[in-house]
Amino acid sequence: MIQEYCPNQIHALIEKFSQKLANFLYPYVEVRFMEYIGDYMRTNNEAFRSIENYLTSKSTNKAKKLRGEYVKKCLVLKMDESQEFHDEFEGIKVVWCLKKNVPKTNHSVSFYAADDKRYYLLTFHRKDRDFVAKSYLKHVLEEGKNVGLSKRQVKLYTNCTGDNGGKWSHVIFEHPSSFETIAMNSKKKKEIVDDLVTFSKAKEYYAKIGKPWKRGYLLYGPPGTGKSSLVAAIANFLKYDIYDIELTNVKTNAELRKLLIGITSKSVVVIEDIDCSLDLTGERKTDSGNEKDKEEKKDVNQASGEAENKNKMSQVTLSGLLNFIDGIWSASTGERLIIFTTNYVDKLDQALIRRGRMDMHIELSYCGFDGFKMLAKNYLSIESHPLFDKVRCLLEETNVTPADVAENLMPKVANEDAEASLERLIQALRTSKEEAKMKAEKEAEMKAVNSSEIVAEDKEIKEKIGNGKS
Ligand SMILES: Nc1ncnc2c1ncn2[C@@H]1O[C@H](COP(=O)(O)OP(=O)(O)OP(=O)(O)O)[C@@H](O)[C@H]1O
Ligand SMILES: [Mg+2]
Repeated sequence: MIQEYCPNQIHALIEKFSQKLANFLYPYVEVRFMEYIGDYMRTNNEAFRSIENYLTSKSTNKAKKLRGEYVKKCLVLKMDESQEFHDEFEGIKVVWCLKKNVPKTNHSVSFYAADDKRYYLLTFHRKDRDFVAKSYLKHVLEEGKNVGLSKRQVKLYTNCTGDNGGKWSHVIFEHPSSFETIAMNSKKKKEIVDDLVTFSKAKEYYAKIGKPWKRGYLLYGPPGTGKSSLVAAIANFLKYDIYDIELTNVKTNAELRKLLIGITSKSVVVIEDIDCSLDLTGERKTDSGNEKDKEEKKDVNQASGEAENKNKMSQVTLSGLLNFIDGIWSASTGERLIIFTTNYVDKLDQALIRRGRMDMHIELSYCGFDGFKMLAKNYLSIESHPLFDKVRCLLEETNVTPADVAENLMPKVANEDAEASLERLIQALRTSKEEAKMKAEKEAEMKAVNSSEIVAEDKEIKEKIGNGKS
């Protein structure tokens, strides 16, 4: 009505006056921190999590309505909905409240849980606006982040299938692997730990050199050498969440990008057995028509026939994956490790694993004496034993995986002593050595037969040529 009947100047005056009146009657400013950001590609709002941590640490003694949750097997009391919490910082008073947007229609079915529209509402006097924006919120976010780090529970995410493709589901990650339990060359282990520590503290450095804050690791080696265990140890060490992508369940490059947007910072993105996941070299090989390579690829994939069937449903291409690793979208989340594991490093496209994309190539190999000592310490609680020398000699003469060594060291009956386990291991190493010797002899024999056949054929051809001449 005002707009219709009043001239513009009067309209502006009325608006100014009503604003002043509202400010006079309600001199407070309200700020909302939503739990998720965005409608289509919804992502976790890290500010919400930090505020939640901050308030949880502060409000349990004061708030009257609390909510109990298990975190790391401990009961944690959190502020419940509609419960107000009055905070004071350097003489400034503010009020926090956890609220929820109730959907207008009851029948709308959402994929997200019922509390997907939650938000924290911060209310403070407008005279404190500058102080709250510049100092108080900085203090809350920093403290909340620190609390979060100290009680952080590592989560294991995997990509959903079917209609929920492009979304993640998760469980609490409770793998006990750590750098203390991983058997590998101690020098190599130290190198990895140093690299991880340097990476996790290098935010400013990455910003300075203009690179997204991420790092790629390629873990390769025979089955049972500890690739998956190392991934778990890395996640536990850094307290980063694991995002384990099953590429064969991702239908398109767009779906892969959607998954990428859903990954939070402080995460380890893992693609296990990358060589079996998809025919990622397909595009290039079709161009060159390299049939031999295709055959070899087939051999590798035979081990996972099921995966091959799924591949047909997946249209993720090598370029889609390369974009996932370091395209423009990949910079949208914070610190992140990307880890590929494979048994067949030679089969991978060089573009996928070149330095800069996979910065560190880590070979996990057969068990050496160093690795054995670590396993003996973990499995048998011993650091030396008269039988160690025998084990050392045998390990130098034969190739066995840490998984095989670990299996032999595991007690088979209750109260079995260390000596019995070591004897069993020695026996297994001898058998493996014998088998390797027999295999080598057989191969040599086959080679000799083949070469004698070739010599006989050569001789026959020469004789024929000689007869022809005469
Ligand atoms: N280096 C290692 N240190 C300690 N334990 C190991 C190591 N390697 C293997 N193991 C033991 O063997 C089991 C299998 O190891 P893991 O799954 O990590 O091997 P992998 O290299 O991922 O094998 P694959 O290539 O078949 O996936 C683990 O549960 C662990 O107990
Ligand atoms: Mg594995």
